[in-house]
Amino acid sequence: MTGKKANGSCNVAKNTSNDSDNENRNVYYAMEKPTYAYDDIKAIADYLMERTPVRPKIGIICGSGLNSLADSITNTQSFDYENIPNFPVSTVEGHVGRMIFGYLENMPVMAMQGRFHYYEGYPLAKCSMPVRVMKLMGVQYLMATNAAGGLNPKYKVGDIMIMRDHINMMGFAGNSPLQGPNDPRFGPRFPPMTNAYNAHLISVAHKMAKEMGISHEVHEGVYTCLGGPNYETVAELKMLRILGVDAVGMSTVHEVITARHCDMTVFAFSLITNIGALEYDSSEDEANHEEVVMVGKSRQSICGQLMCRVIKEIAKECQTK
Ligand SMILES: O=P(O)(O)O[C@@H]1C[C@H](O)[C@@H](CO)O1
Ligand SMILES: Nc1nc2[nH]cnc2c(=O)[nH]1
Repeated sequence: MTGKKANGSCNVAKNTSNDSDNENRNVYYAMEKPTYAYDDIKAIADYLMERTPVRPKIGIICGSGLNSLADSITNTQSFDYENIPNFPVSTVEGHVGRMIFGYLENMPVMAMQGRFHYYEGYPLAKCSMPVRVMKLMGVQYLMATNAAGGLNPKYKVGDIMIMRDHINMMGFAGNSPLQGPNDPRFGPRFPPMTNAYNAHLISVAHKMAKEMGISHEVHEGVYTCLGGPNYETVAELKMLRILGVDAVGMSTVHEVITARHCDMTVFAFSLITNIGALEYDSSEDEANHEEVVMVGKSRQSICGQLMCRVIKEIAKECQTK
């Protein structure tokens, strides 16, 4: 693999592929927004596998202010995104920009401390490309978290919403991480999304929340991702609420679509960092990123504990299989 270009853009990997790969590659690079071909992603996975003995089964993505979810990982190796060839870089405050390998509850894991967002200028396929790196490294479970604005009137700042489903608003506008030629080595052209979020892991999370005594602040709901970076108008939030959205953010949906496309089991939750103002004279403060990161930091211990307990259950279940 050749070295990194500015802004994480893709270099063409050494040509070891067959004719149909080359045809695909030509289409990829002819696209207005170039994305990553299979070999480019494989090269990133190989680069990491040559440098860590960990063969992760679980991939974790830490949301805004939630970097310390990865702090409990033991026997770690970490890689700054800027040192991974052809990897994008994190540009958002509250996203460290580091990939960590190690063990959580005896499970081999890899964790992203920082993700990529559409508003940073990355196409959706690039935002979710690390999920495919995870897949090629052996990851079977994607555990994603995010910071989100609460729309369900029952939600309070600091609550957790386990994602039951999502509404892919960006997909309604014709924007998908799976746009462009489909590579069947990752998954089918038309993947279903009926059971995007694993029902068993959702029930495990509720059970864990009960054991932790936090059930009253843990909900289950529907998330949507908008492009950002601006927060929503009152009219937009009212519309989202009518559509059945419980929490709104700027990430995760494209990661989940990419993960389900390649048949990963998905568990995700949102930390409610602010309440969406549904009236112009609302007493709620206007949304701002400082508050989002601050609430993330103040709740990261609870979020981390919930995540660890769900992973512990997965570890137990893997042992008995
Ligand atoms: O990466 P996540 O989805 O946790 O971050 C949310 C969405 C924006 O990046 C940011 C807005 O404050 O928080
Ligand atoms: N779109 C959006 N993203 C968020 N991330 C954290 N809070 C919010 C919010 O209110 N809206």
